[in-house]
Amino acid sequence: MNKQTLEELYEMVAKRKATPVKGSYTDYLFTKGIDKILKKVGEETTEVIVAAKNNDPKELQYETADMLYHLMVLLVQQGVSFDAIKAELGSRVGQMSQFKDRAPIKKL
Ligand SMILES: N=c1c2ncn([C@@H]3O[C@H](COP(=O)(O)OP(=O)(O)OP(=O)(O)O)[C@@H](O)[C@H]3O)c2ncn1[C@@H]1O[C@H](COP(=O)(O)O)[C@@H](O)[C@H]1O
Repeated sequence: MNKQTLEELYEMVAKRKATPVKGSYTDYLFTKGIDKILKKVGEETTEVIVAAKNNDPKELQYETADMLYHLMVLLVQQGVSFDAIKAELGSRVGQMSQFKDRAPIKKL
């Protein structure tokens, strides 16, 4: 079975942005621009919620993959690197152990 990490997916999308492949879905999204990408992120996120509410693990798996793909397109379109996301997540490691009294995560 083929498995792909989120980082590999991000890199693939970034490659499509740097070297557009005419007729590809990723190029279609970049060509349409930010409003289309945001609409897709919103739609796919809603579909994740619906799948969870339906208690349908297969549907949830499928819709989560769709949502993550569109999120990677958004990050690339906005110029946010995958490394920046990893750094943000890394900065939070260990911060959550005391939920009640913890300091809020700092915004940028
Ligand atoms: N992971 C994905 C991926 N997940 C979802 N999708 C596309 O996301 C779309 C979601 O389906 P929808 O019905 O919501 O959308 P639609 O009706 O096709 O399109 P809209 O008119 O709504 O924009 C489908 O067209 C899927 O093909 C993806 N398209 C591409 N990838 C990855 O990107 C790679 C390159 O893709 P291309 O850029 O298309 O060559 C692929 O090999 C995959 O690894």
